[in-house]
Amino acid sequence: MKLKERAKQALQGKVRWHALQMIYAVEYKQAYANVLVDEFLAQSPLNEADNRLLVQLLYGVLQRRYTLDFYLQPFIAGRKVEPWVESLLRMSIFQKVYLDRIPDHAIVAEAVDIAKLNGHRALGNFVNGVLRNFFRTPLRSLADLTDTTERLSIQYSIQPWIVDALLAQFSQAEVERLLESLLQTPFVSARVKGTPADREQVMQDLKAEGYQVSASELSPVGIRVLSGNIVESAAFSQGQLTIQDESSQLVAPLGQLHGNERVLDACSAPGGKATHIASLLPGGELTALDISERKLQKVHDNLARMDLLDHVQLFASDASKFTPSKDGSSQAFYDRIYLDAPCSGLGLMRRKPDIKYTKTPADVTALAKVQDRLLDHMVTLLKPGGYLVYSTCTLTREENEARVAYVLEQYPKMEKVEIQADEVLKPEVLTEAGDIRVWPQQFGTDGFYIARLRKKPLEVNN
Ligand SMILES: C[S@@+](CC[C@H](N)C(=O)[O-])C[C@H]1O[C@@H](n2cnc3c(N)ncnc32)[C@H](O)[C@@H]1O
Repeated sequence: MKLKERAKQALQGKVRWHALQMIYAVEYKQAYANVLVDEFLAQSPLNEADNRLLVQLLYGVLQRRYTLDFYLQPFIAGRKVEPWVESLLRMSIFQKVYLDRIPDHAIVAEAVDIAKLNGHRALGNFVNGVLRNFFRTPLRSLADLTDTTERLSIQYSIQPWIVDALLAQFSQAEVERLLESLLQTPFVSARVKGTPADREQVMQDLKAEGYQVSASELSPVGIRVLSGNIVESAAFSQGQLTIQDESSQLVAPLGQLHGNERVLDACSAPGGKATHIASLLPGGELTALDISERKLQKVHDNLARMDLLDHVQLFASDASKFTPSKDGSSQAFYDRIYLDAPCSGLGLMRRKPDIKYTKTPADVTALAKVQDRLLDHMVTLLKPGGYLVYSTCTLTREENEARVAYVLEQYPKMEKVEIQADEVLKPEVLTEAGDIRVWPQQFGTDGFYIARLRKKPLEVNN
């Protein structure tokens, strides 16, 4: 999108202009919505109400891309439309279809203004024509789509293969509940360093600072942020809390840490779980790896901010080849290993809507191979009697239960240690197999999978 200087000046205070630039960047330039929002809100020229509208427009349009295109298509068929103008039209009809209280004439006037200022007069006329035509025509009906997968794909804006992968695991009604929940505006969650009692104190301090927060139902140290940019709070800068999804906060305590173990966090960036694990290890040591040096810096920064660096070692390394010993040999070394594996991220589709349109079945197959190579190596690094906690933020069986089945089949010395009901606040997250599956529609969090395995103690093998 070419940003014209006069457009930049004239549109500086306009929420829709800022929203459009972000929508376009995510739709056509591989930008990440959550990153753009965080950067924008940190120095927003808009007031609080417009900031909220901006987030609503950004996520609403990105989350409903297929539906908006289905509605828009008859009005632009056969016309060559520039990508940024497509984003502008999607954003405009989103306001008409999904937001009340915005009058048609205001939607048209703002869109035409942007089209003229960032394009030219004729483009303004084109946008004006398309929108006026759209507004006086009844909305196209989704009921005409008779194929279930196709209808769900367009109604909930998600690739058909993901719909099918979910239909293979759930009833259609449950799949629709899940997909509907992905259309909500995501919220931010944070984890307090310390105990549930510390959480109470931090929540009181945040409320005194003007933040609206509530206690997580899922995590005893989790906080849900209802309004305000928590990163600017005193508690955040003092290292009393960190941003982390509530379901991801379940992982660290499942390693049954007593506080003095030698622990490996094999894929640790940006450090949500590493900071949690380190806070549970006052007398132990944590080795945190990530293949990306740049991302590992974030782990370092998060540990430093939370004053947790002293018993942590960081290495930029491919975890599937990492050797802790000086002679380079792989040996059983760790009491606990956390493998929060690289995955297709389908549990994050609410927060990162681009995942709904870009991930492919081939990605899942390729990632499952990577996960196996990482698991193979983790088995060699784990001490007899030690625990391996495997987790992902995705929803496919292939990257979750099937990987655990692979380990159990391949390595008879590994066994499953089922997660018990008294280890979680909400027993409905437990599966029959003793794993955790948090689905995005259950608590409005990210979707998550966690399984716990153990290398059998030596005496069992004798
Ligand atoms: C799901 S994220 C980890 C999130 C992290 N555990 C947290 O709680 O913040 C997966 C991470 O694995 C890293 N990664 C991918 N392949 C890897 C490999 N072979 N060895 C080590 N890290 C790897 C990625 O760079 C990414 O940061």
